[in-house]
Amino acid sequence: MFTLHCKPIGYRMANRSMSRLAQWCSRVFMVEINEKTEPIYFALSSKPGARNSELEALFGSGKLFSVCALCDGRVQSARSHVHLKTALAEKLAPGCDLFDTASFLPDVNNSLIRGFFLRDNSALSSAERVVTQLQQKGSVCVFRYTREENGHYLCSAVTDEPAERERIYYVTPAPAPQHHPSTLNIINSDVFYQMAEAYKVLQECSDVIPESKAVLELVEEQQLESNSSHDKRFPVIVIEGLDATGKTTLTCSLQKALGAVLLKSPPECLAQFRQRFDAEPPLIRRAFYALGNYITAAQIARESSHAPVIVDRYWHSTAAYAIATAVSGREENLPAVGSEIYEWPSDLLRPSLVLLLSVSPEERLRRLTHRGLDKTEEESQLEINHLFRRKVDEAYKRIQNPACMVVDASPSPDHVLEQVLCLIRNKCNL
Ligand SMILES: Nc1ncnc2c1ncn2[C@@H]1O[C@H](COP(=O)(O)OP(=O)(O)OP(=O)(O)O)[C@@H](O)[C@H]1O
Ligand SMILES: Nc1ccn([C@H]2C[C@H](O)[C@@H](COP(=O)(O)O)O2)c(=O)n1
Repeated sequence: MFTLHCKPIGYRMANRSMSRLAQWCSRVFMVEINEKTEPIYFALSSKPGARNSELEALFGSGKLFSVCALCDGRVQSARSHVHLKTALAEKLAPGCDLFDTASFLPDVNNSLIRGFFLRDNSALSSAERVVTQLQQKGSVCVFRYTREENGHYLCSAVTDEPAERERIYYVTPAPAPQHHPSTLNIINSDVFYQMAEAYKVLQECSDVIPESKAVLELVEEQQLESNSSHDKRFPVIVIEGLDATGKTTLTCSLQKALGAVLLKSPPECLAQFRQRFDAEPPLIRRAFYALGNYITAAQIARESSHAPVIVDRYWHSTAAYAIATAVSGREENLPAVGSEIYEWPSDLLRPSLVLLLSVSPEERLRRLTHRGLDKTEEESQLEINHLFRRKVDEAYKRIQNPACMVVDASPSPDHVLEQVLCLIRNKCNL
């Protein structure tokens, strides 16, 4: 388990002067060159450290900067990070490399601050102008890295304060932490374990995203209407899986075969808001989907009092996609099996059975192509990003209480239906 330390360090730092480089010295920096290679870790120190070939390869000979958006609230920080990325991608000249970076306290939950690392080999050396312009416009923190003649790298803050500008630290190699840094902020930023936590996020955004209010009203309405004394008279069966694994086909057949009620998450009443929230950073997007599950839960509680209920996607999808997106790099970086991150939310209605439809990547691609529908950005990413698909699949399988049962969904629709009906009869006495 992680050390539980939930102080929002990023926001506390933001409240002080942006450029106090000394505040960053207890932190480790991670630069991710690409998804397939190991990140490079370094720290800042008042004394020079050993030289290291990885750092030399990263820093090279170009002009180097690290940049991050620091704002007071988490909603503002999340949105500013996205705006900063867009601005950098638009303004930097060809010849500039832009890498994702983050700083963190090793193995301390909620300590991750995301940012960017710039390596400027462009003919016009435009990066410095671009980052100082962005800094002047808003809450952007910028560090510059330079190389001494003896090969050591130095870090200083880009700031108007002369005393602060002269403060210089050595860049020293740092070991990889036990837990991948991208797992540190998952709880209550990517995955929510109580309705109140997701609710708070949408409340915090209601000024900038007016649709949040309508979503919160729907959540409240459904909670009031729901029958809280759910006595589980009829089973609740959730069908999960990556897109195009056959969930729609199977859930419709199950509905007919069992005389069941068919529900889905996100529920129909949120369909009009989905595109809006899909365009927002993970904190907001994931809170929206989390609330969708609570609306569906209220519907399940009502409907299962008179018929079996089939649900097309539920919390397994919300958590698995959120975790796979938050955790950068390879599958090995996912939180370990048994981590609290895979635990079902304490206040969310638990289904009787969760079935995960599984097909080979080739068959999925064949079905996607055959269907020829528009795909969301995340779906297209699944197709092209093998690493992402493997992380979603693995996260699905690590979720506990209830865990999912994997069903081979590659045979014909009739065969899959037969197989699933058999499972339901065995497990749910239907
Ligand atoms: N068992 C099967 N064998 C072959 N093709 C199938 C099977 N089940 C579904 N299909 C086809 O695969 C495509 C995707 O199926 P479906 O829409 O049911 O998947 P889905 O999991 O609901 O996708 P999404 O999550 O993107 O909505 C459709 O064209 C469907 O006809
Ligand atoms: N309960 C749910 C349902 C869906 N999502 C997210 C995860 C993906 O981004 C996308 C997949 O849904 P589809 O396009 O197949 O309708 O929606 C979620 O987080 N929680």
